[in-house]
Amino acid sequence: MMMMMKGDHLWSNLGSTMAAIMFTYAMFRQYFPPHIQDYIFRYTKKLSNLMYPYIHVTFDEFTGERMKRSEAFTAIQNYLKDKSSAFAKRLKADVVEDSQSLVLSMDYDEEVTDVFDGVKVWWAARKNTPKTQRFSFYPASDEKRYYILKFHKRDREFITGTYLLHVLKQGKAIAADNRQRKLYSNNPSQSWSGYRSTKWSHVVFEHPATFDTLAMDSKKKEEIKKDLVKFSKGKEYYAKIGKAWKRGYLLYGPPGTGKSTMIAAMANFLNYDVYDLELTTVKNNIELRRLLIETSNKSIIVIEDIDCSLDLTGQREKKKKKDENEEEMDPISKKAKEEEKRDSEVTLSGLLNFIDGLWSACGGERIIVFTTNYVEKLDPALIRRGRMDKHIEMSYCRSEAFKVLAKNYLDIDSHPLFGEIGQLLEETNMTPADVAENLMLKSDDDEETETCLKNLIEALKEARKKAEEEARLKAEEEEKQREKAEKEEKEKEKEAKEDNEKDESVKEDSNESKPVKENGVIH
Ligand SMILES: Nc1ncnc2c1ncn2[C@@H]1O[C@H](COP(=O)(O)OP(=O)(O)OP(=O)(O)O)[C@@H](O)[C@H]1O
Ligand SMILES: [Mg+2]
Repeated sequence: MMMMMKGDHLWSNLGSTMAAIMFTYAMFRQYFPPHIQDYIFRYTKKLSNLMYPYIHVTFDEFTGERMKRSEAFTAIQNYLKDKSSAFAKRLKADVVEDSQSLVLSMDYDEEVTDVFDGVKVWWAARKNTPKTQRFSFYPASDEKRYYILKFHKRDREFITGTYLLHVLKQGKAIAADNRQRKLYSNNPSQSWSGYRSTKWSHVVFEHPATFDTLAMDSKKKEEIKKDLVKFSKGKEYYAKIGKAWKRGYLLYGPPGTGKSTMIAAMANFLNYDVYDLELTTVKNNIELRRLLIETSNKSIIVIEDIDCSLDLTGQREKKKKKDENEEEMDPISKKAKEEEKRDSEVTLSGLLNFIDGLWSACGGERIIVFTTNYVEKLDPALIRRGRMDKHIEMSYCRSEAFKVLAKNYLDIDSHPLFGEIGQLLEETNMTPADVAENLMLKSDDDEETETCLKNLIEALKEARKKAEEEARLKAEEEEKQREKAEKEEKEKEKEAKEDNEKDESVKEDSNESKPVKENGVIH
């Protein structure tokens, strides 16, 4: 492909011809009545169309009723990046999001030409600034940026078919190569209005966790990696089986076992963005749906601590009963209760729709991850297979996981103390977070490594002692409860027996005093 600069003779000649036509038309307006002017205007336009054989296509930055950022605009921007920095005369420089490097792109009103398969096209960057000046904290927010593509009308079919597809594909590939992944979090809906407002804010995602640094059973780890690869390459497969291209993971386990770390490792492994959805700030199901629509492909949508996020657990029935009591409340408390409820009205069915409703299939390649510390508290409907395709238990650190942590933190593969530590870890429940805490080196000293391991052994022994003590206390408490229950049972039995005996004696007494009728004579 060959690139050339603007300044074609033909192009500038046509420009002057157009200006001449416009001037003549202005003259005619002065001397001819309106119906003649109309007639002349129509024919001048036809004539200029005949003389101007180029077609213009505009690509706006924001499109649609919702003013979504156009994918085509972004792809074109990426496609033109290299060409602009090599050929445009006026460039503008932007700092990319990591604040480390400068990116050059063509300035507004600048043009570059592109030749593809022998066909020449012209690209121009433009912006419209509204004429009415109004005060705004964000002065640039009303600017409308767009690209214009110009090509000869004889190439129409080639451009609209082959060339534009090539630009979009190339632009997306360039974006994927230079892509900085993002961590999005949802904005409260009060800030959703206005031109170019966004429902999600983002920062650059730079979490260092990978599957290599994740401490867990290696078989389990490989299985998850395989599952992720299968998913990311599964476009055709999902289309074939007629399912939306998405997958649900449920990560459960005690705090500090690596659920959030696992999500970061997944995102790094697949090169996906992360959408951290804070459900408690989502007011209702409609807002939830809008948020999902705004997420992009190749992303992981995360809802952490799903059990705490909302009343989505198996407690709904109880809640219903409680709500029925509201009927009896006085009007002021009822209103206060309603206000409280309005804070978040996302329901379980709203969330299920979010996961596998019809519209969840708009766009693909999305992974949905829920995390919880209490899997047993969740409503079975939320986590049934097919909805949450894979349930992954993140558990306490055992000897294999410890080796990964030792490699990460101390840079060692083996040590004479590993045996003892492994043994203790099998007998004690300690989270990887707590183990890692003990492996933090305070200096680069070689002896420091041994000190760390010894400290860990002490901590493990301490934890084991504590656990044994807790188990003993628990057993004692249970024994006490059992004895108490037994005593109560015995007392109940005794009382029942006494009551029975009393009843019997009352019956006997009443039988004795009852008059007996014999041969019609009452004795
Ligand atoms: N399996 C693990 N592998 C490597 N590091 C881990 C692992 N688990 C925990 N850690 C370390 O402990 C810290 C806390 O872990 P993380 O936040 O992933 O736990 P979590 O399970 O998400 O906890 P919570 O339930 O409280 O959200 C991490 O920063 C990480 O350094
Ligand atoms: Mg977490």
